[in-house]
Amino acid sequence: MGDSRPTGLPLSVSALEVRSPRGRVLLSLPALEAPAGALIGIRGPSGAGKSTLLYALSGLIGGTTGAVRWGQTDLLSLSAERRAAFRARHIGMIFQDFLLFEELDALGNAGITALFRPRAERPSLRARAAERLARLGLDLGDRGVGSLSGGERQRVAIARAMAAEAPILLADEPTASLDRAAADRLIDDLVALTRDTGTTLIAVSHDLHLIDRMDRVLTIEDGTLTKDGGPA
Ligand SMILES: Nc1ncnc2c1ncn2[C@@H]1O[C@H](COP(=O)(O)OP(=O)(O)OP(=O)(O)O)[C@@H](O)[C@H]1O
Repeated sequence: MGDSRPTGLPLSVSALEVRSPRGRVLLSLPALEAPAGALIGIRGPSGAGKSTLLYALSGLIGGTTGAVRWGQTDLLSLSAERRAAFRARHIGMIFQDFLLFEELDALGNAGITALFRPRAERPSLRARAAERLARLGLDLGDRGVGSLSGGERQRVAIARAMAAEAPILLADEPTASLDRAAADRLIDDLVALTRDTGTTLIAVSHDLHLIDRMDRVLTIEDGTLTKDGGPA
């Protein structure tokens, strides 16, 4: 890791509100603080606003007011262009089928972040991407992603996010497409990687094997934070 790869960033959210295009409040979060390197799980019923929260924390959703500060940067105050640049540099996203490039093969997608990195960092990032794909049991590096199943595509997105070793990792149901053994391997890897690198991890999950490994678990119900505590 070069000195350009900072370790985790602290999160400070204030007066966050996300509204639908019709003005319905989908999420309301007056305040949330998390130190750099925290491992945070998010749980709650379907439709509660968990994915909406992750999208808001990545600055990827419209209709958002308030502040989402990662370190010194308030994502919501940035222009769309600067927000995208911040995201490319600092946030790894494990979202369902998020932005795979259909014209590239699985390995090309998993290592795509290399294009945004200084030349010297690229070979090691590509090697990490290949390693991650193999760990996830995806022996399909040269297959175009267009021909992969939904679960296989998600694994490509996981490999990409983990290989990037960004200081922030946001994950939406990262184990959903995996069988139990592969899910447990991924959880071990996620926890080891984030702890070793000081990455801040925020993961939405129904998987108790994952939730139990987090430092802190937030429960979101009906667009609000109803519980903030340990995994139990
Ligand atoms: N663009 C949108 N326009 C209107 N409503 C939306 C929009 N996006 C999400 N919603 C609504 O916001 C609410 C929260 O959705 P969200 O996907 O965040 O829930 P979730 O907790 O992640 O659910 P699940 O566990 O089922 O994925 C839902 O009622 C959903 O229908």
